[in-house]
Amino acid sequence: MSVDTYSTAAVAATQLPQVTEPRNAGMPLDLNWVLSAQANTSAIERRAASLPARRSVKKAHQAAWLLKAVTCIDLTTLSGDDTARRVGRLCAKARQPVAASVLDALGMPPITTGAVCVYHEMIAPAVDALRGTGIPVAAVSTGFPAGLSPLPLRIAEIEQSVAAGAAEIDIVISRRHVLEGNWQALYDEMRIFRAACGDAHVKAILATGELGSLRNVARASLVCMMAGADFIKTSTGKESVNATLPVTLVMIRAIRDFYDRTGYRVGYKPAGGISKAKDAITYLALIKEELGDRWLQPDLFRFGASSLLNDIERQLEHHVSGNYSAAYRHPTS
Ligand SMILES: O=C[C@H](O)COP(=O)(O)O
Repeated sequence: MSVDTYSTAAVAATQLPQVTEPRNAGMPLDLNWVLSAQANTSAIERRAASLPARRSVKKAHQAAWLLKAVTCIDLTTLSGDDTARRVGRLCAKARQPVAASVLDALGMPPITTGAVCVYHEMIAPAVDALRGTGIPVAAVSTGFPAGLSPLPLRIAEIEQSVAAGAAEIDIVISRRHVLEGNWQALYDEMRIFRAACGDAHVKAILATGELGSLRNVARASLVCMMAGADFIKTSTGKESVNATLPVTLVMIRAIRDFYDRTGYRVGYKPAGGISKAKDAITYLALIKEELGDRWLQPDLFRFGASSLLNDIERQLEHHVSGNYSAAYRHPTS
């Protein structure tokens, strides 16, 4: 892979004119397709292990890739002690994630993050703080993170979050349906959640760290897409293992497979534990190689992350000034 593929100009080429992607309408459950999905764990792990080592985005181009990453962040706070004030500060950060002086030095126009992601009770302050910006509010839902509350409550939670102004709903699937191979139940549940979302886009959180195998990840990805998921997302951030490169390979290859067979582009959101700028670049490179530039737009790719922005800001400041600032100078909220 030549370095030019990862040049600043290559990043600029990903700023395609924004076309409205037809929403994934889903399809009937195709069990033959689901059961034929396999995952060669050792090959996947080899490919994933080779990525960070051989990926060399040269210094001059790093800043452009990092700014691209910022535009794809679902800036997240999912803490029991969240308050309207904290969410207000987070939203201020989403509106201006990178200091104007840094953008000026890089010759870049203002940017925003892809979305702000919160619990239901924090939707109202987030919607208020983001009014007029075009930045969507995403809400985690359906008994996040375990997803074990009664189904009618999970459906009502989605409906209330949509009514409160969430434009994106991050639902958690029932892991037991995957672990028991009950693909029909997973499909039916996902269809119900998709319907409850109405016009809001639905991200299906697979909680891959709890699915037992990469093959299960591949199958669950397909089932959720067949049921109409707009995005598939790795993790809640609360599992003991969250986003990883092997899981990412499996999920984005399922996305590619689904696109090849149906023509629907489904988005991808790795989430949980992604906190370093260099890891963000590795993810973007993997998406570029496996899915192509179209998936490097915020309507098809997001990082679910609470602290990634801090490290990206530090790296950008270093790029511009030659000095690293203290992490405390870049509070997210
Ligand atoms: O969906 C987003 C995750 O909960 C964020 O996880 P993180 O706090 O490890 O970045």
